[in-house]
Amino acid sequence: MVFGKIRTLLKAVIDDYILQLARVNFRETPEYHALLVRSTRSALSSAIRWLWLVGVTCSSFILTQREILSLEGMQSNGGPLSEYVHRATLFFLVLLLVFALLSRFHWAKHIGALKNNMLAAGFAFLGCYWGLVIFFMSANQQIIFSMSLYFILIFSSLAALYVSALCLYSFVVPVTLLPLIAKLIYFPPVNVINVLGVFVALFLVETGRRMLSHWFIQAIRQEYTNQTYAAALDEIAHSDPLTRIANRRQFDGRLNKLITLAPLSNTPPTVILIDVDYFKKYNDRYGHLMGDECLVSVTQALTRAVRNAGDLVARYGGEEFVVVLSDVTLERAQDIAVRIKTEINSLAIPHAASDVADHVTISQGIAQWRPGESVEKLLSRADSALYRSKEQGRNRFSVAD
Ligand SMILES: Nc1nc2c(ncn2[C@@H]2O[C@H](COP(=O)(O)OP(=O)(O)OP(=O)(O)O)[C@@H](O)[C@H]2O)c(=O)[nH]1
Repeated sequence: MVFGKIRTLLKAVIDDYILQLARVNFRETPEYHALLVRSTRSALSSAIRWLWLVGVTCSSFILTQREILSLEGMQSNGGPLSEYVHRATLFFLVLLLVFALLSRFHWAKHIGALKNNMLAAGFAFLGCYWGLVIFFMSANQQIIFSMSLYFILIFSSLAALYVSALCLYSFVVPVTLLPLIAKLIYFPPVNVINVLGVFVALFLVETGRRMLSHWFIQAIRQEYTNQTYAAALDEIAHSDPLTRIANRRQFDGRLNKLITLAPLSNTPPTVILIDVDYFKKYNDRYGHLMGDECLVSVTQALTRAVRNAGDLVARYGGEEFVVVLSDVTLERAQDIAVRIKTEINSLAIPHAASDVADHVTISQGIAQWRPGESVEKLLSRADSALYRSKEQGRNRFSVAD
């Protein structure tokens, strides 16, 4: 009854106080889970480095305390058991140092990438080793050392492994139970204070793990939210709100990049400037909303006609579009211009006010970059070619001189 109430009270403290922030309205998507898994892996890799340091420090401490005691002329509570601990610790320390020297910590990354149950098995093995060391030390009456070592180990493992309850308890359980069981078998009875101390430690480990993993999850959620916002802002900054294709900014960026890389490529970048014929008349005749719909349909036709992943269709402004072709000859660019014209004509969007046809048509100007040419010059040549198409009767393309 009393225990039940205490349990309920403790649960309320943990759930409502420590975990209250977890109750935020958050939608867990597959991308969020992927980020969580990646972050957990990277946290475990860092944890392994930290546990390596704990292992080296504790082993050095065990070895030095014996030396200091003998230097001061005091006897450590020796005997064969102490000798076993000394040798095992020396062996363990050498192993840790060799590991680090051989691979300069790259092993931590590889170990961190192992499956969770493999990692847990490794930590269980480590837990058994330290459990035995603690048992041998306490059997040698080094009670203070063994208890200190026990607390250092479980709280270090908490700080390192809180991201994975499985890994944490694979270490904490053997490190806790092994000395108690061994003591019960070889030197009964077990001291009640020891058992109580272990319970206190385990209680703190579990509450600490919940609190830390809560903050870890919160940090990952925050990171995911930031990434989502950043991607949304990037989308807004680089795309046209009406047609959803690249805007002028993205086009400028892509063209500049292609021109910078042009000396490394066999074929320089080519631009096709596209203008919807008599679009002012279209708007006047059918209204601005229909004009918007027309632009969206033209965009879809353009993206159907331009198929290479490296190419870009962008809204240049108003009823003007631009296509950047990254790796094509001038002849191939003209084939693509024919394809664009065919796609637009096959839309057959009625345009009763046009002087060219009974449907919406486009005019195009093609220009291929020349070594040393600026972006402005390239676009001005494409614009002149487009102007020529307009002059020669529209619904056609011209190639810049
Ligand atoms: N509906 C709509 N109209 C737009 C948009 N952006 C620009 N326009 C219109 O497009 C028209 C462009 O007109 P002009 O530059 O005279 O060109 P044009 O009528 O196509 O004539 P030519 O290019 O010589 O064939 C203007 O009436 C603009 O208002 C838009 O986002 N939506």
